[in-house]
Amino acid sequence: MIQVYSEIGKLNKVMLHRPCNELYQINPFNLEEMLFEDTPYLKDAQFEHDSFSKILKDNGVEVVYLKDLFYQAMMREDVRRSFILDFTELSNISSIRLKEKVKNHYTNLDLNDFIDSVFEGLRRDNPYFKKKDSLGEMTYLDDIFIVNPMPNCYFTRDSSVNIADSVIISNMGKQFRRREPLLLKYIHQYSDEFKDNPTINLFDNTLPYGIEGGDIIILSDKVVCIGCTERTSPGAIEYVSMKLFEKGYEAIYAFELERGRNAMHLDGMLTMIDYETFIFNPFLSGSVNVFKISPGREKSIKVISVTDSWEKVLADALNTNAVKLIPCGNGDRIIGNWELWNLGSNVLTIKPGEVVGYDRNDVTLSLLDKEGIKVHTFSGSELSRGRGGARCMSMPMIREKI
Ligand SMILES: NC(=[NH2+])NCCC[C@H](N)C(=O)O
Repeated sequence: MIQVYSEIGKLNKVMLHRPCNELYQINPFNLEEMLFEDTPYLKDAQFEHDSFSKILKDNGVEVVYLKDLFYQAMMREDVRRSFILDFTELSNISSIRLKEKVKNHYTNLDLNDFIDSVFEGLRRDNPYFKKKDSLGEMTYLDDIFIVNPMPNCYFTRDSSVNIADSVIISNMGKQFRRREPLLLKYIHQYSDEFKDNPTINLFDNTLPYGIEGGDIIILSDKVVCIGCTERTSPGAIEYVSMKLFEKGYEAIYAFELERGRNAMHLDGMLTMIDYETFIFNPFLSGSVNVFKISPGREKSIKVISVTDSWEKVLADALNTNAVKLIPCGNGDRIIGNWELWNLGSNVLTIKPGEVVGYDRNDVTLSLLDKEGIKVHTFSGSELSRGRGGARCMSMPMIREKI
């Protein structure tokens, strides 16, 4: 069951992915394509991730792991066969015969090894590919992988978005993450969690428009903000808006951010932490075009440009007089950008006024403290090397309604 009608309602259930050996497949000479800033040390990354998970459990949140749900979804052989077809199709394997060989290899692996291999990728030096009998195996020998690993899976926020009682299965903007949503598609149909009542996907994944969960902020059961970014396109926002209007949503606010890694997702720039309180990137407000999308006649949509400040936009969206925006790093040009870079504005709200985040963002944390926000912290030295924080590393499944 999915029940997510806000960013702040008490979090009862969440999906995480504990990083595994896929982090050891990060190639230091290929960080940009793999979307990492540096090479995390797996043991410490797992320790940090376990501390994150423990905070959640200690605070009454049920934690489920993406890998377990995926395992359940792959137990049926016919489902696994169909996944293997879809997955190899999307994996950019360099030849037809090599793709066939990869499919055979996956089909013959036992379930645990198969699951690990999906996350870790397949290297050319894998013994199964020792005898080179396809052109694909004899060429491009400087490629390390036949099938790339998926080191970004621990950012469970991005590959899907649970919203209301449904899900948006993402279309990832970056090639390296393109296959992650496929796991979620199968999870929402075939895992024990969902097989009796598969979740409805509000997106059409055949559309050529990118959309990622980090760009979606569920302000209330009536209003959603969506970042229009390098990863989430206007076309996807239009499509999702129409779907949400059918579900009774009344307005979608599109925040157009600079397209690039600086403003990767909206959730690195703005996070809701209490009924009327947000952490935000003070260097952006004012320079961002905001558009209000509302239902038009006969299933069409209306779009107007909104020139107000973020304070005013968010207050209107929440139908209140004023909201409080806490500037990440107190707006200092160095500290502010340092803490934004280290995900100071990317905390996970576990109930109104109570959040979980990295311990490294001292200035933002002390501002939160002054505002009476309760903060639980964990170390993120290794995890932050992937440029994501507690919000990016979690996908809420059930929040209490507020
Ligand atoms: N929702 C987020 N802010 N996610 C951060 C994702 C970081 C990941 N390395 C990427 O570049 O895709």
